[in-house]
Amino acid sequence: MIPAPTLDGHRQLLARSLLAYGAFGLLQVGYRLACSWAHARQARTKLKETPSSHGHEGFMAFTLGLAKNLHRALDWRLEVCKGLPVCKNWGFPWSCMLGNIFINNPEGVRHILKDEFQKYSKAIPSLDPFIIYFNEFMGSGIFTVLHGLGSVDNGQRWLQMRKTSAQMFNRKNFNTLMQEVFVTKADALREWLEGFADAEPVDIQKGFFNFTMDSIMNIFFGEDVSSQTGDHNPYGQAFDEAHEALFVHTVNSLAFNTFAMTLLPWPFGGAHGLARKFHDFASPMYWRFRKALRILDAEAHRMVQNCRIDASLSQRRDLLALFLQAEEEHGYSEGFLKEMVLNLIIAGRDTTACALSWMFVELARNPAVQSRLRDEIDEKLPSDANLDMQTLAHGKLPYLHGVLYETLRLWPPVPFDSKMTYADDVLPDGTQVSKGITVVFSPYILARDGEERYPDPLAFKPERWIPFSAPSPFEFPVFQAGPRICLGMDMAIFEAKVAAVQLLRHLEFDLAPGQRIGYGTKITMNVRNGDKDELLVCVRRRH
Ligand code: HEM
Repeated sequence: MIPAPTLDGHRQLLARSLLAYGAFGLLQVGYRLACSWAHARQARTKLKETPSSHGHEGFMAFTLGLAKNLHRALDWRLEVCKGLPVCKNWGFPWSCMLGNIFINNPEGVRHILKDEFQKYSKAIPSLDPFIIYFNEFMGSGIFTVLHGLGSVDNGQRWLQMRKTSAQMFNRKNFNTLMQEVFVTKADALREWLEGFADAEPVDIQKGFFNFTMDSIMNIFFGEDVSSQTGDHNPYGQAFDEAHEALFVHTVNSLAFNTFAMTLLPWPFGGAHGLARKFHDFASPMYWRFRKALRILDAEAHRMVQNCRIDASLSQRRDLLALFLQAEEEHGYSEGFLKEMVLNLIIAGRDTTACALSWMFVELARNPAVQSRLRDEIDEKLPSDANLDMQTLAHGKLPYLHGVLYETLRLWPPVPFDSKMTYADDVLPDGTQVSKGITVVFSPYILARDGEERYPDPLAFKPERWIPFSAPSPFEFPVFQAGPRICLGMDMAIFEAKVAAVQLLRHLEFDLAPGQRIGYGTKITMNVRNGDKDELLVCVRRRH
């Protein structure tokens, strides 16, 4: 008979188990660090000849500099990378995390976005704490899914989604709906702003975010809401709530997640380890994020179900209805539809609202530009003229087109982009890039550090786009470039033009005095007034 273990026996067993786990943990973390150190060393050796950003030679120097200058991150980066076509920025000495290669020349941008497209894709969550949460929000939709060597299916899922959405975007009935909706919603925005005419300043940026959300709800879901007049829009509200909570939680968790992913053993460490799960569980911001995701999911479910049983489904022209009309042929699941629409909303809503906000910053700052644009609109577009892709084309309203392109050049809504390298590579200038390194480029910096491309680069000059010839997407990667170039570029340009025309036909705008205009630090660059996300303008009726 085996004797029952004593209390001492239990203690000894526990102590031995802890010791064994400690040894296992040390070995595992040691092995992880050794691999990561060897990788970082190899990558650094290859980059011996590549300059660091000005004044940031040592480890962490760049990261600490960035942390100090977060409120003006883009301009700080422009200063420290100025004149360097390629430079390196190191984070930790023992890993490539927080380090990157910064590409500031069109040939390099072309190389990663087009010529060697297969080697450069989105980051994988296990290596990037930010992507973990972003993917929880977006699922594996068109915006987040990997392509090329980074993907398990050689990019087939991405290609399939790209083709499907491109087909829908090219449908004639979808395009006519889009045009009608933008005009109607821009008119609602004008009416709302007229309520503030010759009165107190109004946050026009809020108006633009409502305008783009209301338009998208109609074009994508067939739901007619008017946030300007206070309509309840649970999907839109949950979307904003999820976005905000995602951002705050990610930033607050960065230090902890970097520590947990690097220095804790299984089952606590790693991107999907218990430490991160406990940390999320204890964070009220994470609960806010999850609650908003549940509402988004329930709302999307409701809209899909309503659309399915809608007796007039065959006449509907919104994106969801077009997908459901094609369902028999393609068999789209509800999950696929919900993810697809959510991805398109995140791609298209904030970006266009940011573009419009910056356009009105520039119009309000430059009264001569505003007045010349109004003259062009008055002269070329009588008040009963239709607003469509043809009447608003650059050949018909060149100054409007110039104002918009100049806004996008100086204030690109996505000012920064990064890709991860999935195979060793050599950039066109000879820089050797190791697999696993992050490469970064910035349309904001390319436009401002390019005297030869844009003389007097910091000045707002719509004339530089007249006569218009489309810029190379590698010099002007505002909508990205190559096979993953933005799918909604024409839609966004048209939407911004419609809103500008509808507002300027009736109203004049000045900046409200006393504001400290700057930019936010999210993925999309909104306008900030000091520490608030807002753009206050004084509105006047035209006589
Ligand atoms: C001024 C407005 C816009 C700007 C500046 C813009 C910019 C961009 C950029 C930079 C990307 C690449 C992101 C990345 O992969 O890292 C992108 C992708 C994308 N955009 Fe836009 N976008 C705008 C409006 C829109 C609109 C209105 C839509 C349509 C709803 C849209 C749909 C998409 C889609 C579907 C992708 C993913 C394409 C792919 O990965 O194959 N965008 N956009």
